[in-house]
Amino acid sequence: MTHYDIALIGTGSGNMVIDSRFDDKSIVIVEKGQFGGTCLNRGCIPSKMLAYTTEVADTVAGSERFDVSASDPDVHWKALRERVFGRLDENEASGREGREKSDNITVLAGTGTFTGPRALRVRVGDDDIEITADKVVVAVGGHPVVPPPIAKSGVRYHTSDDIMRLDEAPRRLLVLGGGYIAAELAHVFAATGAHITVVESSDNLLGPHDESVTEAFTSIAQQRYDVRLGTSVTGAHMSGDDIVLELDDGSEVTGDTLLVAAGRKPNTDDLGCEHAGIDVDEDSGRIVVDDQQRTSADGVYALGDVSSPIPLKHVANREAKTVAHNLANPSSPIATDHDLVPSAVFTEPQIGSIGKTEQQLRDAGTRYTAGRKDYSDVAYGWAMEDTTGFCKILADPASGKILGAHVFGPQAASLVHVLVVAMQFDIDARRLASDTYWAHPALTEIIENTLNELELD
Ligand SMILES: Cc1cc2nc3c(=O)[nH]c(=O)nc-3n(C[C@H](O)[C@H](O)[C@H](O)COP(=O)(O)OP(=O)(O)OC[C@H]3O[C@@H](n4cnc5c(N)ncnc54)[C@H](O)[C@@H]3O)c2cc1C
Ligand SMILES: NC(=O)c1ccc[n+]([C@@H]2O[C@H](COP(=O)([O-])OP(=O)(O)OC[C@H]3O[C@@H](n4cnc5c(N)ncnc54)[C@H](O)[C@@H]3O)[C@@H](O)[C@H]2O)c1
Repeated sequence: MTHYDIALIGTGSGNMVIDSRFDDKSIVIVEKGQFGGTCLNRGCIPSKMLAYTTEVADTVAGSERFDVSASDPDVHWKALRERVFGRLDENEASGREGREKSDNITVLAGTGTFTGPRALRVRVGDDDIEITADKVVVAVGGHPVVPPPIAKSGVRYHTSDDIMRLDEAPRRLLVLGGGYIAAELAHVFAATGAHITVVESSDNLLGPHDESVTEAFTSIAQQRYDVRLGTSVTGAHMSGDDIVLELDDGSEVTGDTLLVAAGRKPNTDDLGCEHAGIDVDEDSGRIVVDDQQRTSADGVYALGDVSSPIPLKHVANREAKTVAHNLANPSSPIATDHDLVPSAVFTEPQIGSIGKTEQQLRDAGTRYTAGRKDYSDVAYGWAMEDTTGFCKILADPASGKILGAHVFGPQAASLVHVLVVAMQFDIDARRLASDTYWAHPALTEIIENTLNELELD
């Protein structure tokens, strides 16, 4: 049994906790998989590197609109995959090596399971290593959910964990689920030439977004893909080398590759939280934390997808900062603020959102005014020949306080940050519109014009 000052379980966002403030502490880092976790190895970063390449291909394919002749783009999947993962695998290795070389850090490449309060067993190869620590940081993330009809069927399937590393790009891709991962990876594989079929159990794609966004996105996806909405999978079987999904309306869809993108679950099932006094919410499977990231067990913190209601990387990073501060400064702890978290979907078009949706305001009976302008209403939108993009802003008519904003179109993930900053620093719609110099004719004019559409008292 070895005792440490700090034990960190999981090296995604958890790895950010350990910095020079802890150089005088003995630290053990436990990681069962790739160093750097989901975002670096199989999540945000590879998917966005692939999505950007897709954008390049889409731009070339659409060049005729701009009176530019270009030949049909061909995305070279293997070269693309090597470029993306060549860079990321190097990053993973150097991240691990950097920690292994630290004098005060021990890295255990194995699976950690709680055996008691702040006590863990780590399975490294065939060995069990018992450790204890004064403080424990649990940052073990989550994993893809595989619905029982697929799990039980025995058909070949992929998740976001492995589909981006395939040797060959699919020709006919079945996507189960119509959320973030489905939207982004369908877009990537459509650019490599795959025929896409999406099966989503609800009536819209990207369900929790503002209704204007889900409607617009669903309608565009229906023009590009075979989209089956309001449909559940009841079973699946192989037909030769093809995968067949059986749907509850009696129909079937067939493809050579199946991507299961039906949501993610926190990694708490086999963590042994019950031995350590760490409360887990029964419904969500998340470790319960307070706003200082403390669990119910003394000296144990949790962060990121294993405990957060908002499973996004920038949220996990913020929570990691809270944990680091609170470990280093126990007498002046800080709290994580989850009030204004932006989100972005990197599809074509992009989506950037912050704050309330119109349906949330309506359901809550909140008085609001909604402004909307299309990209085609502003000069830069003309330059882009954009026909589908828009910006929608929701505000309190009395105070002008911005309540929500939803941008759908080129650069939406970046554009929305003007509104993120305004909301964070409580700059109301009137001041934002009139006191700001808006560079002409930058795309940001879409935001200025949308603010001017609001009907304020
Ligand atoms: C395809 C995809 C695309 C995404 N794109 C975006 C995006 O564009 N923007 C965004 O904000 N978010 C995105 N996300 C979400 C984002 O990746 C996660 O919110 C974030 O990575 C969570 O970080 P984490 O540190 O909580 O967990 P992780 O990064 O998953 O780290 C957990 C680590 O713990 C290790 N581990 C698990 N159990 C144990 C154990 N018992 N013992 C030892 N080690 C263990 C795992 O191997 C892993 O390395 C995406 C997710 C996916 C899947
Ligand atoms: N750009 C980003 O920020 C980004 C990108 C990818 C992933 N992520 C994160 O990863 C999380 C997981 O992504 P995801 O796409 O797996 O989940 P999701 O929650 O975004 O979407 C899952 C979808 O699958 C549908 N579904 C569930 N079970 C189904 C079934 N049996 N049949 C048909 N449809 C079914 C749900 O209705 C939902 O629309 C996201 O919630 C997000 O937090 C973020």
